[in-house]
Amino acid sequence: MRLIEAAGLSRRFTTKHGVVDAVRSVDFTVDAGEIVGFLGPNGAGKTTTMRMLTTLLKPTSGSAVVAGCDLATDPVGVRRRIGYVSQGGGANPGYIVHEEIELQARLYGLGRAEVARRVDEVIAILDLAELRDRVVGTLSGGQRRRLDIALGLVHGPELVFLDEPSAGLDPTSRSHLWSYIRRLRDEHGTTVFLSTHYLDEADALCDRVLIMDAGRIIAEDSPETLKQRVSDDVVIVEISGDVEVAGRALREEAAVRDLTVDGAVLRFGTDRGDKAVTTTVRALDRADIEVLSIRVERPTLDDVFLALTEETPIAA
Ligand SMILES: Nc1ncnc2c1ncn2[C@@H]1O[C@H](COP(=O)(O)OP(=O)(O)OP(=O)(O)O)[C@@H](O)[C@H]1O
Repeated sequence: MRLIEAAGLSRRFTTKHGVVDAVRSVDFTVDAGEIVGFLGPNGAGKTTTMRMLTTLLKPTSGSAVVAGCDLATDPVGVRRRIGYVSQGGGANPGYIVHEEIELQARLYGLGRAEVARRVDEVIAILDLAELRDRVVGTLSGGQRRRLDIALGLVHGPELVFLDEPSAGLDPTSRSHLWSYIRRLRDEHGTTVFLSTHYLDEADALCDRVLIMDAGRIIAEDSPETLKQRVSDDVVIVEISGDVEVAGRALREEAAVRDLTVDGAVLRFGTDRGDKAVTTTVRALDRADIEVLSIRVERPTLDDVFLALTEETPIAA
């Protein structure tokens, strides 16, 4: 089932300095149960797209169906079915944690019993039980982010938009947050659409990423496929023995590309570095060459991002 279906979605801003085409005819879909990451340099149009999909901003043209409701004709239906956690979050620093969540639930028009049930549920999902009676303003950054997400989930949305969920968090809090987001999807079936500047976050968390640049989606695939598309795995092997002999033995292997030699270190590209380790060791063994060390360098999502976006001027 499709939870987002955007077609030709565009947004133009007209300012006194001129016209900015922030989002230019974007088409994409998100299926139920996916965690999809939205990446792109500053000013690419991610926030503008998210704001349109969450009904906070009207598209200039194009259309989208979000959680089964048409953005243009049923924005109230969209709002009821989605959660949106903005970058700053919306929690009131002077409130007690559980009161803030209850208030949010009441704002969605839930009845008394439903409010109590949902508050307990989101407190459990985001591990907030120990913080239940704390004043919001005293929470740490990571705890506060968990509360922000709880507020976005209290009405039980099937789709949640998270705008840079782990911005400003330390590595431990980020990795904890990732496990909460995974749990949301794995145990509660919530579909997650998140924007992030952390490529390791997209890699660790997302089934699929959309890369946006200058208002357009320039790539869309699983992190794994994008990495394979942008560059080979690189195998680096250090040997003891004759490098000429070693080089010849490796060149005979079909999967070895662009072999270079530097002292006793040979380096080559290949599709599947993990498989190449065994074939390399075997080939060198047959040639009576001792392998001192072997490692594989895999392209990262940073390599993908830079390769795809560096040629476009950043409109920050
Ligand atoms: N209200 C507005 N009025 C005029 N221009 C705007 C407005 N909102 C956004 N823009 C412009 O639209 C472009 C896209 O901005 P947007 O905030 O969507 O990018 P982004 O990808 O979310 O960037 P970041 O990663 O920095 O948050 C930018 O050039 C920005 O200056």
